[in-house]
Amino acid sequence: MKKVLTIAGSDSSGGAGIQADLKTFSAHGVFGMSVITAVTAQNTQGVFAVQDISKDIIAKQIEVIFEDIDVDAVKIGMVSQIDTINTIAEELKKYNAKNIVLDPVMISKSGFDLLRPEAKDALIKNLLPIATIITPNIHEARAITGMEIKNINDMEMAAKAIFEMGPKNVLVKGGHLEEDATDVLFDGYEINHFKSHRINTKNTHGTGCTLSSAIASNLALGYSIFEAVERAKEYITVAIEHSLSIGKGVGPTNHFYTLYKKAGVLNE
Ligand SMILES: Nc1ncnc2c1ncn2[C@@H]1O[C@H](COP(=O)(O)OP(=O)(O)OP(=O)(O)O)[C@@H](O)[C@H]1O
Ligand SMILES: Cc1ncc(CO)c(N)n1
Repeated sequence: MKKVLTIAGSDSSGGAGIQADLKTFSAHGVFGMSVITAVTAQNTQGVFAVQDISKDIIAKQIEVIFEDIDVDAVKIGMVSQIDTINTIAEELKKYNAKNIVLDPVMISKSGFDLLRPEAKDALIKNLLPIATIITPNIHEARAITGMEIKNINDMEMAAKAIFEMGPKNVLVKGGHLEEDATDVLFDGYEINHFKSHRINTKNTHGTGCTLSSAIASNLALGYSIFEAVERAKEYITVAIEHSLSIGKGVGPTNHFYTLYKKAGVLNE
């Protein structure tokens, strides 16, 4: 069985972060492992508090996993602070980790700083260059490049500018634009678009976490970058189409639809 590691924050409400990642891994038939970087007190209405985990225990979690288990892909989500970022970069380099999917989580949908603003430069300097693919949304792409992003053409320009910072592939996600939900991939040679219709729902908690974990799962399974993104886009679209009205706010994506539909035991 392929083995995929998520290095990310915990979302107590189960819709984003580590919890979304592990659900996505299971739905892809890969074995999920986790290194927790921060614990958030969060629900569908927002993030209310964060406690960062110390860099020493983050380093130790990574070490014991890589010393024991062959890791086929790594997804990096919420990394919170400078020490955490530098530790993760050092450890992943030490173990020559492959198929690294970096979701540069910065601000939650409710406006909470999940990445300390002063840590942005460390993320750009130390994590971008080791990423097989980075998956910024429009706001993150703007924060990384300083460019205004209002349309697909701007997304393409931003993808090319981020590519120059070192990742092997860049996927700028269009979930926050108003037209169709189109994501733009640049692999250093060509641009590809992955388009779906915009689904009219408020329940989009954890969409970014789900997409990046699906990409990591597909890379672990041996798909090319193009195929991994294509399949992940199909997965997230179904997961949003059947998203769940749980809680009073922004409900989570649905991982069970694809999983149980495949097994023929769908129970909605
Ligand atoms: N309403 C929607 N309809 C269809 N697809 C969507 C919609 N919203 C987001 N997506 C898709 O979901 C994926 C995640 O994109 P998005 O831009 O929402 O990420 P994100 O902002 O990083 O998510 P998060 O808020 O979880 O961090 C992309 O493939 C995007 O195109
Ligand atoms: C822990 C965590 N990671 C990422 C996100 C972004 O969706 C979130 N809301 N919470």
